[in-house]
Amino acid sequence: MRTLTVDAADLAYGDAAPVLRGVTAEARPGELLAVTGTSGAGKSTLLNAMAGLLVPRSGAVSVDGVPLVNRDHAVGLGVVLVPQDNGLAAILTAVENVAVAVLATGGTSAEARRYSTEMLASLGLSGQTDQLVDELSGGQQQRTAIARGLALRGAVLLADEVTSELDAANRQRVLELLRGEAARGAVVVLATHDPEAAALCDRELHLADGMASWVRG
Ligand SMILES: Nc1ncnc2c1ncn2[C@@H]1O[C@H](COP(=O)(O)OP(=O)(O)OP(=O)(O)O)[C@@H](O)[C@H]1O
Repeated sequence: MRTLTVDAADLAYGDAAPVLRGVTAEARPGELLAVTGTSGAGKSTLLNAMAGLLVPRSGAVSVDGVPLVNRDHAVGLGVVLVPQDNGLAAILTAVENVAVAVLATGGTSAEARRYSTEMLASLGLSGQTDQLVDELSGGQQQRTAIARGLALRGAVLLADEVTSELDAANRQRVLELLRGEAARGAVVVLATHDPEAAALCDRELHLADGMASWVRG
């Protein structure tokens, strides 16, 4: 069980002015944390920093007190990111996308087979396992990316707008699965501009005007 901490972090791209200033927040094992804000407020920027993809200009993002230095370091600490653009390999099938990710993070081929089949089934994609990503609908692709994230059984799961293309039933299913991840002790962070999804989370960190503040914390 790990804790994710953002400590006085200024998050910026290149030499540009920071997108977010002085962000301080903690995401605890067992809870769902919503990161909310309007389009462009910096939700993906914050999740990218939590994933080790963007190193803060000042301050730090740490897992159990260890500051993240890059994405590989974060992966080694069990930080899983489901990116907003899905990040799926278009030339692979749904099941291959999940299995390859399990293998790449040290899983055995038996685990890769089992987890990928189980997770795709839990997202209602048993009939799509052998379809190429390009042959899936937008919502099916989004669910495949979630299946891949869940199959990695991370200590931290960062989910960036993962319900944006889903109907109500699938959105509910995904939120229940994220709740299940928290129940097994993971830190779960959900970036969303969906107020109903945010309301189902335990706490909410709202981004506006380059600052983060607790709506419910
Ligand atoms: N790679 C990048 N290089 C430079 N600026 C960037 C980059 N990525 C994002 N930005 C800028 O950072 C700001 C915040 O973007 P971000 O994607 O974090 O917002 P968001 O809240 O996730 O938005 P949305 O809800 O539309 O996905 C925007 O002004 C955007 O132009």
